[in-house]
Amino acid sequence: MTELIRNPKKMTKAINELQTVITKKRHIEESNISKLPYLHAIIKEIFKLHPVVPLLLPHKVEGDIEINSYLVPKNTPTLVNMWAIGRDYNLWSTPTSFKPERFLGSKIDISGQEFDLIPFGSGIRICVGLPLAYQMVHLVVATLIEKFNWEVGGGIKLEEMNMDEKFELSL
Ligand code: HEM
Repeated sequence: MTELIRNPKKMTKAINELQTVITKKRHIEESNISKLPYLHAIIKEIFKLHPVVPLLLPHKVEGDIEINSYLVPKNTPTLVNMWAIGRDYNLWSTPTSFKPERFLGSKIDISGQEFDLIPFGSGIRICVGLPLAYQMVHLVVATLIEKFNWEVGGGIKLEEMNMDEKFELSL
């Protein structure tokens, strides 16, 4: 929500899209979600910039492997830094800017097939809650966008909002 509040034009674009499926009397339903490409793009951009599980979950290497000429011995604990991947200049243009538009018409999704964006992990241990979580995040964010008027209080200017992050796990 903070990224959208800081980017009023993108917030308006999201509201306009939502108003094609939500009215004052009708709330968003699961069946509406597939008709909201800009909302999908917003959620992907959020998972890219602010992943919920920045280092995914720890894994252990099953056998000796070589990656980029480094030997990673069997049983080495490993972490995947999704936070850094989402901000990598080799993968994304202006990676730290909030730009949902980069995902419009893009094939990149969060199903674990595209290693540029793996907020739910990948492979055999991919998040089993992915389908539920993905639907819920869209429903909740859509409702928050559409049912409230968002603004920054306390006379704080949008460009002066503190977007510093703190490493912790919230459940
Ligand atoms: C936005 C919400 C969520 C995010 C971002 C998320 C992310 C993740 C990540 C990154 C992993 C580790 C994948 C890996 O090891 O590579 C994981 C594993 C897991 N998640 Fe989620 N998760 C979410 C919601 C949920 C929900 C709603 C459930 C259950 C209903 C769930 C259940 C699990 C379980 C059981 C695992 C362990 C899977 C395994 O090790 O085989 N998650 N999740």
